Amino acid sequence: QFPRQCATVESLRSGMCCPDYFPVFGPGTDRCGVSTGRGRCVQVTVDSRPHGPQYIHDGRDDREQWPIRFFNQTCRCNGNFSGYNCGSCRPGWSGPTCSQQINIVRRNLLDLSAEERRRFVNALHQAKVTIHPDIVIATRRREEIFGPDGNTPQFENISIYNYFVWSHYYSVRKTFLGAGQQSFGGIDFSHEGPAFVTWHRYHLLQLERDMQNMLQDPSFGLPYWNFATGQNTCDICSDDLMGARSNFDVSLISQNSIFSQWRVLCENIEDYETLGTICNSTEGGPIRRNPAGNVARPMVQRLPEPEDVAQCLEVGVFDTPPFYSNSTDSFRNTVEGYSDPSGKYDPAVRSLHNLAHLFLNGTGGQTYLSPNDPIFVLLHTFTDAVFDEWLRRYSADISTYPLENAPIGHNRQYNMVPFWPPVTNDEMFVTAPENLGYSYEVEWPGRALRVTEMITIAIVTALVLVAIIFAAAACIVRVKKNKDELHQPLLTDQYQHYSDDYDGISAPSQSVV
Ligand SMILES: O=C1C=c2cc(C(=O)O)[nH]c2=CC1=O
Repeated sequence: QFPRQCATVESLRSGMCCPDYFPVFGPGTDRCGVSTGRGRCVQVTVDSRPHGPQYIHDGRDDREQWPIRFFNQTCRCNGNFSGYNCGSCRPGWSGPTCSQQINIVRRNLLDLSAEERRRFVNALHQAKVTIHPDIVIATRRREEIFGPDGNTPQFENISIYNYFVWSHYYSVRKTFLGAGQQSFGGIDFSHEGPAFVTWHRYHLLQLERDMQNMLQDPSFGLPYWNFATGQNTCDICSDDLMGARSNFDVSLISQNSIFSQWRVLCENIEDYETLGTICNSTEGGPIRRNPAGNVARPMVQRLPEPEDVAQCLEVGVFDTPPFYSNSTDSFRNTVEGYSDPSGKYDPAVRSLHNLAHLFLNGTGGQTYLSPNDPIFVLLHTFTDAVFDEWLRRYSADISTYPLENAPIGHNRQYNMVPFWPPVTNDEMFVTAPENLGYSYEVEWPGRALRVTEMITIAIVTALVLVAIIFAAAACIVRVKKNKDELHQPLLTDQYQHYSDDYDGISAPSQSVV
């Protein structure tokens, strides 16, 4: 959430988070790389447009008008420079002056070779155990951020992968209303609204970037899981990929997989909600996963069909009022999975992204925990691929992305919680290959025909066939007629009459051909 340099009493009291890039003349002399023209320290811009009616406790949550409760000054970087101190490049650019364009290819996990699979699994594990070099997390609400003695900022180090988990938890946590009061759950900065696709896109970009830096491999790309198989098995749950099922406990991962050793972050949700604390970097129990094993909900025992993706991509409007999980004819609500694949809202339905989560039936199916299961990464890259295809097909038409009255955090210009430096939803509403430096190697399923379309095609085909038959019959009649004429005897009636009259002296006046 915040750069380590800003997790200090001075920084928090001043509200300024503009770390140096290369401070040759001492601390504070190169804020945002100003001396080399990389950027400068500016006032944070926040979205102050009204939000929707779902959130009713304005003034009670640190995430309102993010990130103003913590900092009101940040770096604004020039050109292709980016990052908390303008020391890195915008997505899609690399090199010392950020002038080289790059394209990262995100591939189907099942298309990776044995060696590529091994490298990817190892890279995830390395991210799980490597402390994030730049970022620390707040473990208390703003009210208590200076600690019991008022002088000890409550921040912790966290690993690269656990930061990915924590960011998701922080974006969905309930609003604490005070000891003895129920925390308020009608708030979610990353789901059930238009920011669902933009928030998760940035979330993945950040992990991909952190892993590229960790691996020192700028070409590293996150693969995807095409979960739209229509099957009741998990095709990536093998020991060379995300881990097979344990032989000893149906809801655990096989010990042959490194993921059986992973421990889960943010498990103690009841403590956070009753005590008003925040998840910290302490890990708990193992990942639980029991694909297709939810016997109480047969609807989530099978993955989405390929046809569902094709249908979802036919929904041409990005989002519709009330821009929430009950929106109908909304591409966003369809890919998120609260509507049926054709776009019709149905409270009983779970499809696409939601269905894939619920299918996992364990850690990956609970919103505050789900990224702890590494399948989350792959499930969301595929969801992002669908979003990118939608952007391509409909020329990134942002006209139905609301500027105001979306659920809190989901307005078009809201800074996505809890990312730093501030980044708005609309910055992610762009086609990835041209603007964000990555693309998906994917083939989209064609849409099966609807009954009305099949009937229309049958009628047109029948009419065409009838027309062809008529034309052929007419042709045959004409040919036959011509043939009959050709086979007429050379001596016609006329000739015969003539010859009858012929006296053998005078020449015939006409020849008959
Ligand atoms: O992690 C998630 C788990 C989810 C479960 C549902 C649901 O529809 O019940 N939706 C989810 C989204 C998640 O991100």
